[in-house]
This record gives sequence, C-alpha cells and structure tokens, in this order.
Amino acid sequence: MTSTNGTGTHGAVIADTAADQADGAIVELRNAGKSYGNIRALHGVDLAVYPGKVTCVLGDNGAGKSTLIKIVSGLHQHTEGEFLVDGQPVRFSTPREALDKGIATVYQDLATVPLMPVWRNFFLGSEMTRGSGPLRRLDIEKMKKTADEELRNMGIVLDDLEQPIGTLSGGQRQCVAIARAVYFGARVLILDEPTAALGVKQSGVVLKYIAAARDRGLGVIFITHNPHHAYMVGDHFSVLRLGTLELSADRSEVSLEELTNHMAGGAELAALKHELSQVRGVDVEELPEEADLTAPVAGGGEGKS
Ligand SMILES: Nc1ncnc2c1ncn2[C@@H]1O[C@H](COP(=O)(O)OP(=O)(O)OP(=O)(O)O)[C@@H](O)[C@H]1O
Repeated sequence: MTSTNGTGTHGAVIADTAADQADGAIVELRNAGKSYGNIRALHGVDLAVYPGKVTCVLGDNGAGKSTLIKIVSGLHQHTEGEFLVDGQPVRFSTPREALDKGIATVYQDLATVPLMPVWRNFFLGSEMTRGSGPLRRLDIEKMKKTADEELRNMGIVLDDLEQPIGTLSGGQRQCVAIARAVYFGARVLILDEPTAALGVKQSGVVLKYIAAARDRGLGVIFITHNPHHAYMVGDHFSVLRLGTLELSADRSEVSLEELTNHMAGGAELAALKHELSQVRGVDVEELPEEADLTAPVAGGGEGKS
C-alpha cells in the first residue's frame, strides 16, 4: 500500500502515466480525517483500493467505518488529508459525483422496492427504454433479458426474475445489488457490512459474489465486523479503532488469528478477562489467553506516514 503515481516527474510520456495508473490505486486516502464539529471521527487514515483486490475495513462500533465510506461515497467531505481518485485529488459534493467516477455503494438496507420484480429492481432509476418522444416506453423484454444475463454472468441463478425482490433471501438481494453495480459500470464497489445480518450459509454466498466482483477487476471495499469473513476474501486489512488505523496489513503480513486478536481489542480484552474472573458465575476460560491477544502483528504500521 503505497502512493501510486511514481515520482510526479513532469514530462513523463503518456503511456508511462497510463501504465502507472493501471497498476495503481483507483481510490486512495492519504492521512485523511473527518471532524463533525468538535468530534474527530476519523484521523490520519491511509487506505488504497486497487482493481481486482478486496480491501477490508474492520472495526468495532464507533470505530469510524461509516465515516470512512461516507467520504469515499460522496456523502461527506474529508476535513483533513487527501482523497484521490485515479491519482487526482477529489472532493465530492454528492454521491452522484462518486458514482460518475465509478464508485458505487451497496448499503446494508439495500435501496430496493420489495414488491417489484427482481428485474425491475435491477434497473430501478436507470430503466431501459425504446422509441423516442411520445412513443418512448419501457423496454421490458430487454431489461428482463439483460438482468438475467448479468446475474448469470456473476454466477447468480434465480428461478424466476418475475418474483418480487422482497421474496429473495437477504443474501440473494445483496448478490443482485452487487451484480447491478457491476453492470452499471462500477470500478470500486463499497459493501457496507453485507454479511452482518446473515447466517453462515448466506454469508458464504455473498462472499462468493464479492470474490466474483473482484475477479471481474473491481476494487472492493468490504466493511465488516467479522475477521473470519474478511479473511476469506481480503487482500488487505485495515482495522480502525477510535477513528484511527490500528492495523494496515496485506494478507501475507497478517494471519487470521492475529487479525481476530486485533478486532478483539488485545490488551483491552485481556483486562476485561481479568475483571470478569472476579465475578462469580462467569467462565473466563472460554475467552482467549492474554498472550494470544497481545501477540505482535506484522505490518501494523504499514501505510502510515
Ligand atoms: N453526524 C455525526 N455527528 C457527530 N458525530 C458523529 C456523526 N457521525 C458519526 N459520529 C461519531 O463519529 C465516530 C465514528 O462513527 P462511525 O459511525 O463512523 O463509526 P462506525 O465504525 O461506522 O460504527 P458502527 O459500526 O456503530 O456504525 C463515533 O464516535 C460517532 O459518534
């Protein structure tokens, strides 16, 4: 995770610049932060999203995950540091501007109309039409065919695209939303806790389509509380705590166990274990050992300046 566009030397040939960008991050935060009035929700965060890679952002409640994705998705503006897209500093005023740069966000409470068919939801707000002027009408057949093809391309097979989207499982709806973002040209896909409300099997299905989006060359930002889910698909892991990066490590630099320890809060959980051991009727043996929790983690400072 490094800065992307070489030395910044003037006069570089265009082909070199293009190659640099192709190899570089689509989205990058450098020492970025955000304050809401007096509240500093995010501070000193470095993050890079590469095509064909999954960047996982983990953190407990209040860690700053939502604030981070709101900056990247155009809902809020950063108040510190830099935000770059394709190596150029940006400051989005609306989510539409982020979308125009190919940054699409799939929120947990998916913006779908439950009683409308799957294919209709797939094109919601961007309907295909035929004819022009007063003869212009929805091209229903084309929308059905395209939705079917696109879902199949992602490996999503639904029995009937006429069924109301509300009848699909939560996992299936997440998958439709991912396929939809891919079809509408997303280059970066932000997934806001897509597995949070799902059981084991459905989470597995969603993880499969996160991998499918990655394999189609998208850069994915996967927000989650769950280190196990993150580790199944992640190429890079950024753990936030109280608004700052507590870990930024590539997959080769961190094990699942270490990632879990970071999420568990290491020393904090060890202290809690000690406290709980004083309480009658609480079995602290079920909690991990203190030594496991405080094990040093490779790459903990990576990405920080
Ligand atoms: N609009 C806001 N105004 C003031 N403070 C805010 C606002 N949004 C977030 N915060 C504060 O910023 C900090 C980070 O919040 P954020 O919602 O980004 O965390 P999170 O990691 O997404 O948490 P959760 O998983 O609970 O959604 C918190 O202390 C929160 O209270």
